[in-house]
Formats: sequence, C-alpha cells, structure tokens
Amino acid sequence: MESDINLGLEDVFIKHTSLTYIDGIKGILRYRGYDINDLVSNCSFEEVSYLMIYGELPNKKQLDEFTKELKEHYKLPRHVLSLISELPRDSDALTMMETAFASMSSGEYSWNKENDRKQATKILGENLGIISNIYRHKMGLRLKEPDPKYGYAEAFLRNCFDNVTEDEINAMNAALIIYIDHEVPASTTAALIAASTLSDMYSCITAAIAALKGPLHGGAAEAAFNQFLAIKKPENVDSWFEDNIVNKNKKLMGFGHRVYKTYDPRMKIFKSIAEKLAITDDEKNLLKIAENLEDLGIKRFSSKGIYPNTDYYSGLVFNEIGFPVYTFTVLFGFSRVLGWVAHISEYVENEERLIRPRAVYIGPGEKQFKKIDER
Ligand SMILES: CC(=O)SCCNC(=O)CCNC(=O)[C@H](O)C(C)(C)COP(=O)(O)OP(=O)(O)OC[C@H]1O[C@@H](n2cnc3c(N)ncnc32)[C@H](O)[C@@H]1OP(=O)(O)O
Ligand SMILES: O=C([O-])CC(=O)C(=O)O
Repeated sequence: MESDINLGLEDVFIKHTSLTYIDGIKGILRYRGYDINDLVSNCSFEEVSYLMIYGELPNKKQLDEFTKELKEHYKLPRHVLSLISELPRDSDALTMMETAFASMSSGEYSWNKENDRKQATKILGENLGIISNIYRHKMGLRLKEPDPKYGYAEAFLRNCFDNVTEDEINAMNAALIIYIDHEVPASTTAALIAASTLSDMYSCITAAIAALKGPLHGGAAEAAFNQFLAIKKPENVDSWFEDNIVNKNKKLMGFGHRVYKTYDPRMKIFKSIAEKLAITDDEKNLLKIAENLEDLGIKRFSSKGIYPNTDYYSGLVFNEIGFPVYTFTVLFGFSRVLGWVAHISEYVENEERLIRPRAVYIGPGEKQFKKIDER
C-alpha cells in the first residue's frame, strides 16, 4: 500500500508552465527563458514583473505604462492600514501579511487573461504598501503610504528607512528578482490548490503565505541566519558544527533542496551581494561565519547532493540592508507574491483541473456503532 503514495509529491508534475525552468543538476534557473543572472544584472523588478505577467520583456513605452499603472496601486485601502496597526506588534510578520491579504479578498473573482493582468498589477502595487507597513508597525513607526515618485525597490526601502544608499536599493532590487518564482514549491502549490477550486486571487495568496512560513521553506533564511548568530565567532564554527549538526544528526538550515542537487544559482548571487554590502565589523564577522560553515556543510553533505540554497545568504543581505531577522520571511513573500499570481493565473487560464489527490486509508475496518450510553 505504501508504494502507492508519493510522499511529499516528489517528482510529481502538477501543471504545465511557461514561467520558470529549473535544471536541478546543472544549477540553472530561468524566468521565461532568461537566465536569472542576466535578469538580476540588467533589469529592474518592474521589468521582470512585466515579463512574468505579459510573457515578454517590455520595451520602454510598455515599461512606462506598466510602471504608471503599478504606482496607482501603491495606495492601500484604508481598512488594510488600520487592520495592520490594530494587530499586536509582536505578531508574526507573516501573520500580518496573511491578515492583510485575507482582508482584501473580493469574495468572487472572474478569472480571465485581461482581469488577471490588471489584478496582478494591482496586487503588486498594494503589496509594497502592505510589507513596508508591516515593517513600520513592528518597529513602532507611524504607518504611511509609499511615495510613487520612486521605482519599486527604492519606494519600498524609502517607506521603511529614512536613509537609503544606491547599493542598498540595488541589493533590494536583486533580492526582489531572485525570489520572484521557483516553479511549484510548497507555497505555490498551496496557492494552486486554492485557485483550482476557482477561489479568488487574494485568498489564494493567503493560502500560499501560510505554506511559506515554515522553516523547511521560506522560514529557512531566518533559521540559517540564527545559526550564524548562535555561532558568534568564526573560530567557533567547527565546534558548533560538530556539536549541533554532526553529533545531534540535525539538518543544517539553508542547505538542501528538493530540486537542486548542486549549488542553487540564486545562492551564488546572494553570496556576492552579501560580500559587497558587508561593511561593519559585525557584518564581516557574520559573513566569515557563514562562509566557514558553508565549507564544512559542503565537505559533509555534498556527496548526498546537499548544497546551500537561496536562503543561506539572503538573510545576510537583508541584515546588511538594515532589516531585522524576523522580517526575512516576509521579505521573501514580498517578492514571491508575483510568482504565486503568475502561476495561479496560468493554471486557471489554461483550464487545468481541480486538484484533489487521494489518501491511502490505514484506519480500522468497519465497526459496530454504539450509542453514547452503551460506550
Ligand atoms: C527557498 C526554499 O524553500 S529552499 C529550502 C529551504 N529549507 C531549508 O534550508 C531547510 C533545511 N533543508 C531541508 O530541510 C531539506 O533539504 C528540504 C526540506 C529543503 C528538502 O527536503 P527533501 O527533499 O524532503 O529531503 P529530505 O528532508 O527527505 O532529506 C533527504 C536526506 O537529506 C538529508 N538532508 C536534507 N537536507 C539536509 C540539511 N539541510 N542538512 C543535513 N541533512 C539534510 C536528510 O536528513 C535526509 O537524509 P537521509 O536520507 O539520510 O535520511
Ligand atoms: O523550490 C522550492 O522547493 C523552494 C525554493 O527554493 C523556493 O521556493 O524558492
């Protein structure tokens, strides 16, 4: 019976897609045919958003029109800001994101290409206000609307911080592009299950956020970074690894992947940004810890195809930009909203089917029913 189950749906194909291609053996990631390295080096988040939503990279005119439409949605409905501000400040950032998206659910939604593109752009604009204000609320700052004078990454950082540098804006733009999509991980699959019932877009995103939260998926960046903090100094790496990973037979967080059996190409980009932005002694110290731990992890696990994934160095980058550790997962979600929306639109527009798998029953056989006073 057990052989009928594909635990974890490993290597089960659940949809067709023209969005994202992964070669897990060679370590290649492409969005709509373009290598992730080319997109990160040359594009704004807005350009790649257009690519994901419309299928092609935009020309100048298309980008200007798209950016204008996007900026019209930076402003959030009033109830969303008051809802965020009513939540306890120590609520989990992902819980705040779930609440905001759930509160915008339209109840009914008519799925078709034209509506989906408009809705995707609207959601991207709103998302900027939601995530920056989650940060503001958690930091005890007054909530405020993003300034449409700026492009996406810059407007986001300026809505979080008083001062931002060019390097930080570029790093945020890169992080936003890197996390956009990754085919059908757990969170996207959760969104697809909701979409396959013809639920509305906001509800599908809420389902995805719930699945992103855990440390085996989006929560891994925080878990990886917490390892670096716990190690404290580069000279402690060897003993920490021996005591906490080898002797306890524990997983090294930020390592391993269901699809990649080599280096995750996104991890290499995050690593080079983390190196570039490491300026203070604390940042350099954390980077050195991460690099030493990476070497030990590779020595021990690479023969099993376990290598560092995208979440291993992303926390260092977010920390260098100025974000606290408890925001790392929500920053991942900030970017991934686009991937979720692109996948669910593609799924419903192509009329793929209700997702309804089966479970192998292993409970008792038929039992004689007894009324409550006979039990
Ligand atoms: C953006 C992202 O979501 S990327 C993933 C982020 N998650 C993490 O970094 C958390 C740590 N990594 C993991 O837990 C896993 O590698 C996952 C969840 C990412 C992938 O899991 P799966 O494909 O289900 O692999 P599974 O957990 O079954 O592991 C297979 C084997 O590799 C080992 N393994 C997997 N990951 C690790 C790791 N990080 N450290 C040490 N060993 C590991 C397992 O112990 C298992 O060993 P065994 O066969 O001897 O029992
Ligand atoms: O593909 C996965 O399973 C997880 C991942 O790397 C992502 O969602 O970015």
